[in-house]
Amino acid sequence: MKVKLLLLVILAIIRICNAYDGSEAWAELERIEALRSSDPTEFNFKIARFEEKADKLNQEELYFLLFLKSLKQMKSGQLLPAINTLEFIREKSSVPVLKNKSLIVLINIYAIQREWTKGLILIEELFSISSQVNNDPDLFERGIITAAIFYNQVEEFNLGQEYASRVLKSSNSNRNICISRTLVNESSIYLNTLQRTNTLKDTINLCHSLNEHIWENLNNTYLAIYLLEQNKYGEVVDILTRSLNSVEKTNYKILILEYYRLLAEAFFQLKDYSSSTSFASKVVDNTDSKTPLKPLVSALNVLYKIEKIKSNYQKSLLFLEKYSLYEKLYLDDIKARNMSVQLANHRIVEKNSTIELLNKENKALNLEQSLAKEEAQNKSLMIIILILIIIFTSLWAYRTKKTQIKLRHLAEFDSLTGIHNRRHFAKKCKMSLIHCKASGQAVSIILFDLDKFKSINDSYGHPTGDWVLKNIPKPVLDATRKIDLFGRMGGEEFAILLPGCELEQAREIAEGIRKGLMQLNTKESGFEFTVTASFGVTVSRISGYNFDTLMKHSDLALYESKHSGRNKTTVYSMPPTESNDEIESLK
Ligand SMILES: Nc1nc2c(ncn2[C@@H]2O[C@H](COP(=O)(O)OP(=O)(O)OP(=O)(O)O)[C@@H](O)[C@H]2O)c(=O)[nH]1
Repeated sequence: MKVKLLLLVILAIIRICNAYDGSEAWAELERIEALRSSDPTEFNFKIARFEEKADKLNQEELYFLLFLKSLKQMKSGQLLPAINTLEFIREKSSVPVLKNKSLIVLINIYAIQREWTKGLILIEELFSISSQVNNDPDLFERGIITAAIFYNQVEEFNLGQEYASRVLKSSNSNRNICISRTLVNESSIYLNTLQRTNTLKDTINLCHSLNEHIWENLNNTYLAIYLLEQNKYGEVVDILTRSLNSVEKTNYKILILEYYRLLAEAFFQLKDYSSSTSFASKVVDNTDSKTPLKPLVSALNVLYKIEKIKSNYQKSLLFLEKYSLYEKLYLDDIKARNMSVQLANHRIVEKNSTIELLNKENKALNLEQSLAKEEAQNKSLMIIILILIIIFTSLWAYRTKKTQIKLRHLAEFDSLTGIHNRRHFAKKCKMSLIHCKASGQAVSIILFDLDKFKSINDSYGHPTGDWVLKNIPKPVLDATRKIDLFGRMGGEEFAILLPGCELEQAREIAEGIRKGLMQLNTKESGFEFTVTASFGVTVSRISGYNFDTLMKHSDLALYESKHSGRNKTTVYSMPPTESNDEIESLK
């Protein structure tokens, strides 16, 4: 049974594993994913090929394919369909790796869309499941880096720096180190905590050696900002113009605009207004709804100052107006980011407190349930105890009753023959006599005594005598009626009370018993001999309803039987007073 269960568990585990990361299809999807930056054409081609066999994929593999499609959509600028797909995977997938990847891409899209609140909330979610991808350090670090980028974008530079530093402490990936150092540098520049330019230069060299040119050049912009503050305008121009060509080739507009605006600023300070105007104009021309406002504001400011210097007041005023307008928009955007952070924090706190509340409610519910369970257990225990008490009481009552019955039996019946003993027989007879007297019924009594019983004992032993005594009831009960009372008076003497029985019938019964006793087969005792008894009979018509008198008269008749040769029945007849006295004296 246990082995069967173990096999089932193993099978279930194998099936779950096959459901995603162990399968061939999953591995192939991972290979396609790796192509997304290095070979976008092959990436798109392979996705299309894979879609043809979508009906053979299991659910999680299908979600992975959808994820790759969303990357493709994102690259082609179809952000809304990409968001819908990723949100679907985020909700439905039960594979942490896939959920994590979807969240990372979603956060990036929300950053592009300036949906700061949504992005921040997803960061919280990403962190809550990040421990489940611990075994994939690169993905784990990418999650933290995504958060750091996002925090720098909403100008929460302290948080950005904290998360990027966290990656730096543990990462073994040079690429992740290049990115994290860049993020730390960015936050240091805006927090004014950068100590030395070497920090920036080291990062530039590292990213350069890894061919991570976007990250390398982002560091160039931070170095330029730093040098601008140091009034080292010539150096700024040198550094930026050296790499401008390669930056322009990246098509990464955010970086390109930052380059232009910094060059415009540096040339302005160097009083090369022509170059400055050229770069500032490039910023203005290339700015659109998706690019940040900061380079535009900076470029408009430069243009305004140049036109003013050139005494082109009309143009200068025009740039000033534009500058004021975009500066306001930029400040509003910063305010919006701050508000988003606060809102997201508020929502997270609210969510956490709701969870806490739910947990508390859950705890209360659990407590209630365990109390109810305990109560039910107590009730069951009480019922069991009650049942046990009832069983033991019943058992005790039954045993007491049994003992009572036994004791009563011992007190009322003769242990050897099983019939009434003398005392109980007398009691029963007295009750019967009262009833018969009241109802005017005749009552007869038979008294008999075994003949020469002593010689049986003497000849065959006491046990044989006992055997005879034990066998007396059968012939008696055969000859009497159910209502008749039978008792052992002591030794080998027995009596029978016959309610509603006249003398003649009683005599006949006595004769029946006598003959029955003679028929007793004594072979069973081990000896062969004849059992006889002498009988005395009287009736209430002659002796009255007094038990003692009836016994006395039947005894006299019995005595007569013994006296006249034994093994006979004598009916008591009222003798003349003298004869009576004579019999008494004989006794
Ligand atoms: N085995 C046995 N013997 C008993 C029991 N009770 C009394 N006896 C014996 O019964 C005998 C009665 O003897 P007796 O009174 O002399 O009378 P009997 O020998 O029957 O002679 P008759 O009555 O004159 O015929 C005695 O020997 C008693 O010991 C008993 O329970 N078991």
